[in-house]
Amino acid sequence: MKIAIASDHGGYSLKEAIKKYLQFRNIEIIDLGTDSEKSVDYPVFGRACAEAVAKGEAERGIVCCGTGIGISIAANKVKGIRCALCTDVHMAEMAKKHNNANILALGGRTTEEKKALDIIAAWLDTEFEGGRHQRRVNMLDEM
Ligand SMILES: O=C(CO)[C@H](O)[C@H](O)COP(=O)(O)O
Repeated sequence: MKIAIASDHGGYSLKEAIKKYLQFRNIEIIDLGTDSEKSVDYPVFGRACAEAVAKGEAERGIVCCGTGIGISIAANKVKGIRCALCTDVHMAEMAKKHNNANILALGGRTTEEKKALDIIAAWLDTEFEGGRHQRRVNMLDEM
């Protein structure tokens, strides 16, 4: 699996920790920036990650900003993207089971690192249930 990852300055430190975790799991990474804690604009990075996933350059994406809110809004503006901002493991499981979220958003200033990695593990290791949820996902993708 290949995962595209991007953040603004508020999510930079968490992004770097996530990269180490994904490497530990032998997951290929496309790092779309940012590359420091210097202030940048999250829409640029949310869009870059979303476009990489929408074009099939990566199967999934992870985006981080201070809260995860702004960068998830940006990612969800790209057609075909279902980006879920998750703050706990249960939300991450449901984001995959019911919504087949192809991008996960996390808050670098709101979710501590260990919890964020547990959330990522749940999202990676949970299967989409399909069935009625596929019908609803299809409706989302047509919007
Ligand atoms: O969380 C965010 C967007 O949802 C941003 O990371 C946050 O707004 C950046 O704030 P600042 O420019 O004050 O560092």
